[in-house]
Amino acid sequence: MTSRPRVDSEVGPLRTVLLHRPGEELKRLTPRNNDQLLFDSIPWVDRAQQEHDSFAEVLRSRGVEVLLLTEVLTTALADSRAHAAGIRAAVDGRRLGDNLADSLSSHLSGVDAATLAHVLISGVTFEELPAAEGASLVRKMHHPHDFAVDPLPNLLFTRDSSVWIGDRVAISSLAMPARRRETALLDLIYAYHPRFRHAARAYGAHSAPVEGGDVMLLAPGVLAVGIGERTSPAGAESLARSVFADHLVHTVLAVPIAQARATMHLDTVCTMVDRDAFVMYPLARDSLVAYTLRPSHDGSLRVDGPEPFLQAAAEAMGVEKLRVIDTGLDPVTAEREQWDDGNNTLALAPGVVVGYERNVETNARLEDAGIEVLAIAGSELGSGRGGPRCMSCPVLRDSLENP
Ligand SMILES: NC(=O)NCCC[C@H](N)C(=O)O
Repeated sequence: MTSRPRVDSEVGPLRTVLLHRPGEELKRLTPRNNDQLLFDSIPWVDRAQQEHDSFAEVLRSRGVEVLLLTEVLTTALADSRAHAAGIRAAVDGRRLGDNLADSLSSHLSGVDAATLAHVLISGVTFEELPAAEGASLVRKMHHPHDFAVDPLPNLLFTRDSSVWIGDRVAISSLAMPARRRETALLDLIYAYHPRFRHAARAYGAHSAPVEGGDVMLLAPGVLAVGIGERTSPAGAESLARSVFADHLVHTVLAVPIAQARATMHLDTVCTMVDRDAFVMYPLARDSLVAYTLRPSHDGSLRVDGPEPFLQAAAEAMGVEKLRVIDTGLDPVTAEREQWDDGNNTLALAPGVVVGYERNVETNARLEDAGIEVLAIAGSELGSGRGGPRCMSCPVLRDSLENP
């Protein structure tokens, strides 16, 4: 029997994870659209798939069950209600006009679950639309390569679109237009896949922006939420209210981060590598602060701080002192490796992480500090600016409290 999903820390032994093997959607990226679609260059897709297969294999070799998003989405879409909802979420009458929207919807309602999953992920260009009766101004005026349904190349970063907090799943409220439709797919998976059908929800996709890369379960009961380019103060506050109301955590640390592409999420500047240790961008070490949010007895929020992040985190976690492993000695190496996701590790257990092999200095420093680094290739995967933590959504971790 499979265990119910549950995650209450960053480093508890990882049992089940949701990944997305990149596919045709990456082939939609061109020099004209890559900025808008949030990629920094055009990935070599076959190599990206090989790198991703190796990543998944490393996880499996350590006993982690890997769920692949396309497969779980296809299973969910076998339910006719999910099938219909998936079409509704993808076909936008404001973009296509009523006639084209109707003909695309009716075409998609006749395709099988696997084909629909492919369409929902890879998108549809105007030239790929099924032939329809009569003239369409919309079809005539769009370039054949324009998207009638946008592709979702950032689905690769499953960390951001949903996050498990305790036994509840929060579907993120994604900030960037290029990613918003991802949540519709996650919503279908968690509502209709037999494995998740009974999962209770935390937060909600229609609330203020919160992205999973900003959400870190530092320890059971302690959540850190980065606030920057993607997660807004209102998002952090409403996530805090939601998790307090559900008694999922006792403390939320709201952590401001620079509003820049290089630091789009909290997990771009630090991730946990052990129960009491972070790998951290050196500039963040002394500058990160945190506001501490706790529930008051009257149901309102108490907000204290700001104080240094490491101090606030140690106190909330009940740890005397947190260990910090810098990413690189000199500022230039540190900056280069931060950009290449050196700080973005995925913990498989306390003291065991997956990291990109290219971050040589960072990985050496982690090893020196006694952390086992399972190095993976990511030259192509990294073109979307995300590392192993970004590319993984833990669904089940063993509790740290009862090893
Ligand atoms: N947690 C993360 O830092 N995720 C990386 C997301 C990269 C993606 N291209 C984005 O810009 O949203």
